[in-house]
Amino acid sequence: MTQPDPTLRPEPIEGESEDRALRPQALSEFVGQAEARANLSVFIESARMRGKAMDHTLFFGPPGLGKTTLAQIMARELGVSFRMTSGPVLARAGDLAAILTNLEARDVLFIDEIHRMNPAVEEVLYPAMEDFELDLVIGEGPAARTVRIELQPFTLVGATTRLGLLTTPLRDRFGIPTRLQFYTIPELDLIVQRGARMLGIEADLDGTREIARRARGTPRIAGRLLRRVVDFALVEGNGRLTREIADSALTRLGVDDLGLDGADRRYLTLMAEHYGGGPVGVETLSAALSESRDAIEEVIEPFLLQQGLIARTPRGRLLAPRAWSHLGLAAPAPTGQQSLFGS
Ligand SMILES: Nc1ncnc2c1ncn2[C@@H]1O[C@H](COP(=O)(O)OP(=O)(O)OP(=O)(O)O)[C@@H](O)[C@H]1O
Ligand SMILES: [Mg+2]
Repeated sequence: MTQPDPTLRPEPIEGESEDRALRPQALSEFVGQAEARANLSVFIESARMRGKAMDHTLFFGPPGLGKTTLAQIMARELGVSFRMTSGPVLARAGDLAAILTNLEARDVLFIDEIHRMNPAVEEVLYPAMEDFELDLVIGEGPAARTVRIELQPFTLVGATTRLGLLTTPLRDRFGIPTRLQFYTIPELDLIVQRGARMLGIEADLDGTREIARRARGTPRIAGRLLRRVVDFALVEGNGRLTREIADSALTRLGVDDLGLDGADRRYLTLMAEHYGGGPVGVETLSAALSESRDAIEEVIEPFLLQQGLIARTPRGRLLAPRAWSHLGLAAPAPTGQQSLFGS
């Protein structure tokens, strides 16, 4: 298996502070993910009634859908402290042990990018999650001995963009695995409208709808596009967020009618023009696009799959008819492979 690129940071730094300001603070303010939200509210309420730590929860799904936001909301609604770290940051078992021994009863410990935890650190986590115990090895060589430390009961919240990279023992220790889905356009519209209100900008309904339609199913992208459209509305318009301003700003930002950005289109165009629509292996695409395999699998492909623009097969990726027409190209004559799409 190839090592993940350590510089790959799905969380963009640009606009982080405004991002935080737009972040919903309570489950009731959180738009979308209806099923996850309904379940979580029951589990939170039950944990509160019993006065116990809530069960360990794993959020998985593409970047920017609200994993970190939901983890913070959980801690707030449980009325406990929120401690945050991430898989790559926990280099040694002692780093995790130090955090675990400092937790208070029922606290939420959030581990982002939990699929990128070092195996030695992960082993410390197993007994901690299961029995709230820590087995620490003190000393080295023949003098080494194990000491057992009791921990306060806590809730581990893990987040990952790649469920498949989690080891089975780790995955099995989460009582509440929760998949986050891409948002619908009406849900994103509510998020954009709320964002516009918080930025103090007057917005037309078809203006916010245009941003929602082109936000790639992702609240983080909706927030980022909103801020850019507001820039254009203030500088080049009369300060009002209209559909015309949104459309021209998004087009200038390289966001097309389906919400695809330059990287998405490069991917689709490469498949069409160089590989006749596939099947193409992900390693080949990675080399040809100079994108890491992780970026392709975590960031680019999930939305293209969800939109029915590509399909994944054991032999590689295939371009769907919808992608050919989106690119304005004629699909090649149907073959056995293409019949996968039904026509
Ligand atoms: N349901 C929502 N309603 C409103 N805003 C949201 C919602 N979900 C996410 N956001 C916004 O999108 C931004 C990204 O969310 P968040 O950081 O929680 O995503 P993530 O799933 O943790 O992403 P990553 O995988 O990159 O860590 C947040 O700053 C927040 O403002
Ligand atoms: Mg996050």
